Amino acid sequence: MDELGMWDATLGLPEQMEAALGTVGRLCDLPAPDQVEHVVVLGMGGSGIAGDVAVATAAPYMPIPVVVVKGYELPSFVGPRSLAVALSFSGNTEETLEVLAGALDHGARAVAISAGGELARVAAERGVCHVAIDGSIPQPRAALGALTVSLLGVLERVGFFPGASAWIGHAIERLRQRRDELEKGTLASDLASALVGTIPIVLGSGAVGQVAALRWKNQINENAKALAVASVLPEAGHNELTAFEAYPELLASTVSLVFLRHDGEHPQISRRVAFMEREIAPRVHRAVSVHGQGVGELATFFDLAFVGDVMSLRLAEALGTDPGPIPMLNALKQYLSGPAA
Ligand SMILES: O=P(O)(O)OC[C@H]1O[C@@H](O)[C@@H](O)[C@@H](O)[C@@H]1O
Repeated sequence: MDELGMWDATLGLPEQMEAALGTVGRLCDLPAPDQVEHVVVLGMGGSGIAGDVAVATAAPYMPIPVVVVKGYELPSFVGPRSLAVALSFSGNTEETLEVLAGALDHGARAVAISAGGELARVAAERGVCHVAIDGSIPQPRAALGALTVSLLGVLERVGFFPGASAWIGHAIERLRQRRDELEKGTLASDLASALVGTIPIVLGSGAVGQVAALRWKNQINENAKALAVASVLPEAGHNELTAFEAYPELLASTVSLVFLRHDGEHPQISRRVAFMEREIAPRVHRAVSVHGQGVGELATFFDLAFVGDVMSLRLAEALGTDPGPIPMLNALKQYLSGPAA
């Protein structure tokens, strides 16, 4: 399959989600809801964040908890009454493969979501349901729409998140509107111009803002190869708020703040933002705010994330970096596959 470029893949998010929604209905055997006590999502980086999206947007409406595992450690409660969903775009991420093997050894039911790789092979070998992701997407982080839709589709199919397809439909609709705005206006490049040369601290409002802030951070890291920090309100009002006393010159020259806000924001979070805008925004180089909209948490998350995705491509342009390749991350994988020191 031909590889899409990062710009095309990023801007094609609504169509990517629509296509994934079309395929997720054709799934193999899934457990009955009364066989499952919790969902454990296994994944790293641009794939694992789909688990965080599910926690912020689906879990609040689900009758059982969703836990995301990003690493090698399998929680001890994982057993025959767990549904493990392993997400890896490449299918070759060692942490994901290792915890999935552990979950299966402990008797968990499982679903594997990938564009192929070792995960697809293991799924076939161990009789695990496999959901295929479009392998023409150029990078795992550009596949967030397909990965999230597949995960939410699994939750809907098992019966834990009825209505997922409708929420996904609202997200697609909102993303199309946002794409028009982004293509006609200058929001993404204005934001990139405000942030270039700084270390952005991205503060999200509540659970939806938290995962959007994480996505912004990761996209700035991987697309622009630049440092960023993700944080969340209200929690930051109990610690970080007080951290703007030291290094005043450094703050004024190199730190920026991004507030990721939305219609569903708790009124006390709005007041916290107002306080922070008054007290700490004047101490940093620049402070900007993005307002997410959409019907429901999923649409709101994707709206905020989409602005960050396109902004991070603009930031890569401003920094003269190719947004696709991630040589340092590949070098780490190569180092890890070599002999242990
Ligand atoms: O998403 P998978 O393919 O499991 O890879 C896990 C992660 O690996 C990293 O090195 C990057 O490539 C991320 O973008 C990616 O998400």
